[in-house]
Amino acid sequence: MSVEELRRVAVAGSAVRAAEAPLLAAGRGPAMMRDAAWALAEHAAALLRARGPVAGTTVAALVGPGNNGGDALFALAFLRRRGVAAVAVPVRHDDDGAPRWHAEGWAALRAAGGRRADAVPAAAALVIDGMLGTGFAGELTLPPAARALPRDAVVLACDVPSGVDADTGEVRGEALRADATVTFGALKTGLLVGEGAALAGEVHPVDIGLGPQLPTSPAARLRLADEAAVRAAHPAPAPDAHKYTRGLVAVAAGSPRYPGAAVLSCSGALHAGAGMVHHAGPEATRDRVLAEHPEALVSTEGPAPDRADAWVAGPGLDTQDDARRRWEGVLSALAERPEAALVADASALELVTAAQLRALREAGTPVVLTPHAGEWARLRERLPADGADAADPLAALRAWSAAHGATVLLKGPRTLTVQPDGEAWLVADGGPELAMGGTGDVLAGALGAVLAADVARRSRARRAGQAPGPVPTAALAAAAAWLHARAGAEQARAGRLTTRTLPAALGAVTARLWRAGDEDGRTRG
Ligand SMILES: NC(=O)C1=CN([C@@H]2O[C@H](COP(=O)(O)OP(=O)(O)OC[C@H]3O[C@@H](n4cnc5c(N)ncnc54)[C@H](O)[C@@H]3O)[C@@H](O)[C@H]2O)[C@@H](O)CC1
Ligand SMILES: [K+]
Repeated sequence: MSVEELRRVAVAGSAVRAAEAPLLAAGRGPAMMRDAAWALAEHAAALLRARGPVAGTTVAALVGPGNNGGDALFALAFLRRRGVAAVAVPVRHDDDGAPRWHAEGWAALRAAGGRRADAVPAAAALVIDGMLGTGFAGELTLPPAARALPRDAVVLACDVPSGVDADTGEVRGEALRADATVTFGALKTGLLVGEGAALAGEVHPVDIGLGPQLPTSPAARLRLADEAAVRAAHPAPAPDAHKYTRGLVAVAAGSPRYPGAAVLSCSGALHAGAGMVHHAGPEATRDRVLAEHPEALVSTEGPAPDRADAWVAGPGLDTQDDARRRWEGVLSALAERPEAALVADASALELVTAAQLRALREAGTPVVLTPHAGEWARLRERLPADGADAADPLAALRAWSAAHGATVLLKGPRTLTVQPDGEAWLVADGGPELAMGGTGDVLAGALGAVLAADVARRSRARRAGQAPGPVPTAALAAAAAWLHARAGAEQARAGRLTTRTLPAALGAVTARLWRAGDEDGRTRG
């Protein structure tokens, strides 16, 4: 893993341990600990500097029995040399009362003029949590010293907030909340998903030379969506593009009862850059879509099956009414053009069967299901899969996706996308501004646009006798979620709070993404 990748790829804590093992066996342990401790001390100093002069402040560390505590002790020794009063607070003791901690680390701190105490001094401006790191498993009960921290002290976690499972982000007992976490070797999945994400604060990965040892298989990594990845998945249209080469999105959404969903889904698709949108629905929704988007096509059944590059099905369908018939219509159209993609959202998540998913997989149709947490729970109950009830959110998604052959986009403040081979992406840019009715309809439309563009690009490449390189469905889905999240942030900044204006914000974000790509001289789709 390159240093560049260090910021964009996370692996399980246990994978970092496995990567360390050969280096430890080769005697590199003390050097790695020095590098880790140095980086920890540098981050601590930066946090202190943000509040005033570093020299003269007090820094304490809660020190556990293992190498995590060793890192903290060496970091305190480095800080001591910068004129900081450094205080180590052991949290584990032998029967005779002696601290159980990293002996060389304590020796280094003592030699530098640091001291030991039974509690964190009230004067501490910063507390390093060096209790437990990747060697932790099971449940933690916080020691008394960790319960009595000065109210204003900044908490900096060494590698992982103690009590968090670095593989999964789970907290089974107690854990210590951090303002920031400095993590060694690689970003750890447990800092980015589940409770761990909420407890880690800002996460800073530090290279300690594990790169070549870290796993490379997609199923062992969690990729973070960023602008470059999104542009690669959803590039600006080619200079000679026309409406069909940019992708036609067919939208089976909305009903007389929920007409707005049709409008929002079509808006999402158009503003995320679709070449054309065709709304398939009853008269009541067709009129609304046309009133908002004169450029859209509308009909009862949708485009000729060989025309659609992606179908968006489900938002605002009325399950009391003809939802099933419309869903089955979408599946029939896809059967005629299996390379087109499918986004199954909202009602479609209640309708889809295991047999339908199997048929779509066998036909090679890329499928993205878009549950929020509640829909995800119901989906797993209705369509079970071995391992899909795991408390580890990523493991559960991987198990379900592999079993059913569909990509899942799990919506939330942090959105995860996982495809059947285990490749997984995280979109961490979402905020509470998207927690509103209708935003999911816009996302479904945006997904349709991103998938349709990819399908159209591949068809065109094949027609030109080229072999189109694979863009994984999870990466495409993450790109749409990233654009949507950015649009939400843009809305909030502009002081707009209704879903109605979200599509326009999405358009602005997409246009900016493409323009910036042009300025960088990147290739077009
Ligand atoms: N080995 C090395 O050379 C390096 C290690 N690194 C640091 O070392 C850490 C891993 O060190 P260790 O393997 O020593 O493990 P830790 O320091 O994370 O913890 C090990 C200790 O935790 C105890 N423990 C496990 N589960 C517990 C529970 N539920 N409740 C209470 N105690 C529990 C174990 O009995 C063991 O004594 C990393 O997180 C990182 O901070 C870094 O310095 C990089 C280099
Ligand atoms: K820790």
